[in-house]
Amino acid sequence: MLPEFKEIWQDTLEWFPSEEQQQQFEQLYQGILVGNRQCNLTRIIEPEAFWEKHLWDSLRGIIPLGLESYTTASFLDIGTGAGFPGFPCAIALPYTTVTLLDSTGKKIAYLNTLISELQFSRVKTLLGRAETLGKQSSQRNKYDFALLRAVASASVCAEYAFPFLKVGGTAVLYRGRWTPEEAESLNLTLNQLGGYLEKIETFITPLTAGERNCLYLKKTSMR
Ligand SMILES: C[S@@+](CC[C@H](N)C(=O)[O-])C[C@H]1O[C@@H](n2cnc3c(N)ncnc32)[C@H](O)[C@@H]1O
Repeated sequence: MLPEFKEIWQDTLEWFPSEEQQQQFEQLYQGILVGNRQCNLTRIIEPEAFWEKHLWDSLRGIIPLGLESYTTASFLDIGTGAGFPGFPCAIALPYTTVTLLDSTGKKIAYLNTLISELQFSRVKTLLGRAETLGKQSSQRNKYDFALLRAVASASVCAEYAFPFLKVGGTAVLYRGRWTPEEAESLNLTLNQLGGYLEKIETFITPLTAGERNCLYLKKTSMR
């Protein structure tokens, strides 16, 4: 699946997966195809769409974090669905720990199967609703980064993410179009939560030219 996209990976991500990582992406893809026959994991299963919307998009969102490949940071993917953006991040950053959180039991059950098949001991799962799990003391102030794609409005995503983050941690919100109205509501929420919008990265997806906006929210205090 990957070789024909080599130039795009290099031009747009300034990164290219090793042989081992390419194999892991391929195993992830095959595993998701199998999982889709058992439960409704994702509608994005055509190879090109999978590559662009699941792999490329997941990775494009973490590039502005400026992480070194050997980072040991902890990631929480809230509302992970079929494992995105968390799974590709775990493959690209091989020393991180990544927790995939979702409220749907069937999805988490299949992700557990996939994790053991791919022997990804650094990837864990959490079953439950973000707003409930975020109140548990074992989960609070724990993660360096939270990733949220296609889960809820930006303000609600911030409310979900902040309890889990360490002070100084960052929530990455993967969004499509971004409007001034959303920005206003998000800023009000961030004032209450103890954080701020550090930056917005706008980019165009390489195959279908879709607009993406990734928001980087910094947690500055424990509330
Ligand atoms: C549209 S899917 C997006 C999946 C994935 N992030 C992606 O972009 O492909 C939304 C997922 O979020 C989960 N979800 C929605 N609200 C949630 C909540 N409050 N807590 C945990 N998971 C939630 C749903 O079960 C679903 O799997």
